[in-house]
Amino acid sequence: MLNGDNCYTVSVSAPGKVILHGEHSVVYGKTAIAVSLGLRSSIVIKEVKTAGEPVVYIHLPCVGLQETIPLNPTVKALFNPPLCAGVTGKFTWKIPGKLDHDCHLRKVNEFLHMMKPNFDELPSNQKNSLRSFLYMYSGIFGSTNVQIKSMDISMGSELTIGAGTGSSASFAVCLAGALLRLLSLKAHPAAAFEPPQGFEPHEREAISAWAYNCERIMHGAPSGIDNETCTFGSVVSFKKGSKPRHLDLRLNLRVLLVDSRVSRETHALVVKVAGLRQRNMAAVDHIMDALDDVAHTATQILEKLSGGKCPADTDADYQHLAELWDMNHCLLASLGVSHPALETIRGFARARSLACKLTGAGGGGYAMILIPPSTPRTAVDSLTGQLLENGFRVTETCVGGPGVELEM
Ligand SMILES: Nc1ncnc2c1ncn2[C@@H]1O[C@H](COP(=O)(O)OP(=O)(O)OP(=O)(O)O)[C@@H](O)[C@H]1O
Ligand SMILES: C[C@@](O)(CCO)CC(=O)[O-]
Repeated sequence: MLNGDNCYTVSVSAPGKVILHGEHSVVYGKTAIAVSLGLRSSIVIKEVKTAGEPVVYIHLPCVGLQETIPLNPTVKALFNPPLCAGVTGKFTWKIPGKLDHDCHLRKVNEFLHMMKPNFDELPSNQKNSLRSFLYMYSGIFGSTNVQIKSMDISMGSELTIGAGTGSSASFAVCLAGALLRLLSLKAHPAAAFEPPQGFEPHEREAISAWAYNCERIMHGAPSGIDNETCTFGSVVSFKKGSKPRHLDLRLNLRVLLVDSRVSRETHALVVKVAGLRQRNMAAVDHIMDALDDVAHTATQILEKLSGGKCPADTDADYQHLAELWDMNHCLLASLGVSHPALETIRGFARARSLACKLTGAGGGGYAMILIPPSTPRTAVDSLTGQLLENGFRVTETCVGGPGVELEM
């Protein structure tokens, strides 16, 4: 959108993600399936007129951050980012995978320390958000000739941060989507007078790749499944050592996302499973194989469900999927990664014949309850009431919906 002051406004949203199948077994080379979550983050970037030097105003209430960044020093320190060693030519925003990530990130860190001498004392979520913004802004705009202006950036999210529902990827995808669209509008001003178009597949590829670089800032060596799921939505299948594969399914599975309110550490749970395997190699490997089969069969059912089958088949498919969710949970429990709180949640769901599984690392965190379309509203309401009475947090939402979207 272009206003009378020749300033653009861009609004973008992106979903979070949950793991549907393949937790823990993915560590041992099996397939994992992630789906987009109905809870989304959103961003509004507005170019604004300012009297003095150009600045970026950043409002990130989810991490309690409000910051003003001067643009002239940013341009001087961070524009024209370097290419990876051995790659010739000039870096452009179209090839984020060829950016010398470590070198660019080091410059971003140096700049932040210079601009904010107390940078090290900030909470790590604020540090990561600031690093990510500067990294991406300078990476994308720093390889072009478009004229930069002051901007006001606001970001919100329905996701809980640090809970395994992909808030960092959702944040990074929103940021990349909005910056790339702003760049495209500024580079092709005539497009601002045409009806806004959603993101094209090639734009999504670039968004996901920039978000992946951001995920590297937050997580070191991520698999890429989160940025891919938050960008493309729907279902993403992943195996260690290969690129995540987006399955273009039209799904809208209703779920109750239940927060057990038990905090857990992913790393400790992964270590626990490794110990169990060390002592019981053959048995644990059979469980991993079973988890792999569950992931593959569930994918086939999701493919059927997305094909718009007749209602009778849909019921049978949901029943089969529910059976697989239960089996998946019990296999994970046999690896020692459930928790009494998760079992309580499952008990409440099973009393209403609904399937429930942990999602993510387990040991606490979230459980998901599948709500097939035929489930009576009263059953969902009474289950929600019981979960809330017992101190759990409950969100009714969908999985498998759209990825990054331009908000009109
Ligand atoms: N709405 C937001 N505003 C600003 N920063 C955000 C926002 N959402 C996420 N972040 C950034 O992402 C980081 C969260 O990453 P972290 O990996 O800990 O959690 P997660 O992505 O929710 O979990 P997981 O990766 O296990 O799914 C925060 O520390 C913050 O830097
Ligand atoms: C438990 C695990 O499989 C998923 C955690 O969300 C760990 C991992 O894949 O890194």
